[in-house]
Amino acid sequence: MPEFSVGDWIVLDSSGGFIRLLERFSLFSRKAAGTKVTTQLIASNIDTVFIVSSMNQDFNLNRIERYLAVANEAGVETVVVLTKLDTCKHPDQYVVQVHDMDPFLSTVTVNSLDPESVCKLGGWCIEGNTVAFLGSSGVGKSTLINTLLGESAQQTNAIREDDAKGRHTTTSRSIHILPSGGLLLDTPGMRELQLAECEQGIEDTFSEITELAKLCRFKDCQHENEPGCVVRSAIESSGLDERRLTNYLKLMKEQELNTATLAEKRARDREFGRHIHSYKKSKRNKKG
Ligand SMILES: Nc1nc2c(ncn2[C@@H]2O[C@H](COP(=O)(O)OP(=O)(O)OP(=O)(O)O)[C@@H](O)[C@H]2O)c(=O)[nH]1
Ligand SMILES: [Zn+2]
Repeated sequence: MPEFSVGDWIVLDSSGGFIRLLERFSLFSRKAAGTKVTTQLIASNIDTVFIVSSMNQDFNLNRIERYLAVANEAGVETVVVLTKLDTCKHPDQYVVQVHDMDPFLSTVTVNSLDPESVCKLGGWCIEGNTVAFLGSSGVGKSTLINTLLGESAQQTNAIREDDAKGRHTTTSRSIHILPSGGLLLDTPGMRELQLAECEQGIEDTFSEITELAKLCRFKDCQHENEPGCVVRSAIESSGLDERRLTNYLKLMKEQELNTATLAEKRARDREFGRHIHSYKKSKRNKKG
């Protein structure tokens, strides 16, 4: 039996027996540390990730870029959802910042409490599309999910309460079916994603830096004080945002460190395994 993840599609026979797991087209995973370092599956088959951020003092471009890197690594579509529109005096000021960061990124402003406002996300919440949420605590992910679910959220509860046998759990806690037929995926693991083995995702998120870096004189240019650094000169001459470069370098370093730590852990575990193996073997030999 394969290892399953939230979001997996499986084929069952007519009596509910497992036949096979359908190939995943996107996957969020985490390298789990423990006695055995393995990959922990978090969510699969997500089409779109809503990167949720509120338009107040919590708004942070660096954090949005971090979530973008994770989502891009998983190969999913991204939408920046800016919440708390009702309490924000100058929403444009936030939209412009996201737009300046990446003009191709879809950005939507909403009041998560208002169904009419949340309708703006309807284009992604359609049958055949699975949407997941990334964003720090308090930005309004749960509120957004409840508003998107609307009546059907209450209906689900009512059915459960009425059912003495408690068998009507058609939706799991992590997956919600929208009236439109779209799926919302909200698993706690998504909220604690760390940056490891995420180099490609970071490169995709900062593609303008990655492109410029190819032109630096040294292949391993760190874009600090090296001569012939095209990235540095772009900050001075063509308006590349220094914040972008700083965050790019920071996220790269973080993912390298985490990846290295994982590799070390794996090596240590392998070493430990070998010790145990040879210990057992020597014990067997003594007995024999
Ligand atoms: N005025 C206003 N309040 C909002 C909006 N979105 C969320 N809130 C409020 O912000 C608070 C936090 O919202 P949650 O939906 O619990 O946030 P969350 O992102 O799910 O937080 P975690 O569960 O900790 O990850 C709640 O009191 C919401 O009612 C919005 O668009 N406008
Ligand atoms: Zn350089």
